[in-house]
Amino acid sequence: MLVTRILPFRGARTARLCLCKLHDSAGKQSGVMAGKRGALIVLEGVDKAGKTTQCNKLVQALQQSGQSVEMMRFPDRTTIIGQLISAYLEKKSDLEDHVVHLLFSANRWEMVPSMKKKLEQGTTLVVDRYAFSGAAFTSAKPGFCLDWCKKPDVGLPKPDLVMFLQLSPAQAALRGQFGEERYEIDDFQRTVQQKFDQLMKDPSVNWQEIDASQSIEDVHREITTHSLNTINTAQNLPLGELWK
Ligand SMILES: Nc1ncnc2c1ncn2[C@@H]1O[C@H](COP(=O)(O)OP(=O)(O)OP(=O)(O)O)[C@@H](O)[C@H]1O
Ligand SMILES: Cc1cn([C@H]2C[C@H](O)[C@@H](COP(=O)(O)O)O2)c(=O)[nH]c1=O
Repeated sequence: MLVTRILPFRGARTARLCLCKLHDSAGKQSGVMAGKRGALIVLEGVDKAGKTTQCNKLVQALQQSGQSVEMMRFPDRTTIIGQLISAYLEKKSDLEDHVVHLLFSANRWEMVPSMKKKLEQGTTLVVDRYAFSGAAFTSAKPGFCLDWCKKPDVGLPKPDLVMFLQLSPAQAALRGQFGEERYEIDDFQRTVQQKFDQLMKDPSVNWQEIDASQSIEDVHREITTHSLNTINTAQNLPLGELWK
């Protein structure tokens, strides 16, 4: 038997209603949420470009405007996989380069069920780094090509918007605490930037370049405008699959 019920969405200023088909008596999933979905918004850039600062400000601004929104970051260092990655980045352990690349990807895949659920429920996700960092950083290492590095992340939920915080590695290196973690080395960051430049040529991804050398408030204003536009357009579109 198909049951149809009206459920309120959480977090929205104006109570929104969602027609939701539930499970039939045999427990088989019989339909999907028919409400408006949240947007998947990603911030990328070289180390210290200002991603975390801007993710936090964006989440706060969207919450204040009545949106249901949550922040995520990759790597997510709280999981078992994330702890392996964190120890590697902090130079407390060594891992073979292919292995750590696959761990970064696994750290994204382990979050996919909860990401999809939140997006379906109408929550917008603001994500600090995603598969683009995965491909750019590993392919900056000798012996790795961009194509191979993208493969493990093919099929991840596709971001509706990827904002690339453009800041020269030289300027980024002057910002707080640069140099503490494994990849925070000038030459390496320059190669990472070149790999990001290659990734940004892909028209299947909705890239927006943001001048991250502006003041924190000016960057924030630009990012908020792009995000609000994307939230509006994404709500009626199906969630895509990355690099497919
Ligand atoms: N527009 C800006 N102008 C000047 N300083 C900034 C700007 N944005 C961020 N910062 C400062 O730069 C430093 C790095 O910022 P933040 O942690 O947001 O960068 P990030 O890109 O998330 O870094 P990471 O790559 O380490 O995750 C912080 O000290 C922050 O206050
Ligand atoms: C997601 C991801 C990240 N990296 C690199 C990029 C940074 O050097 C660190 C993460 O630092 P943060 O301050 O926690 O943002 O890891 C990577 O190599 N591969 C990835 O997939």
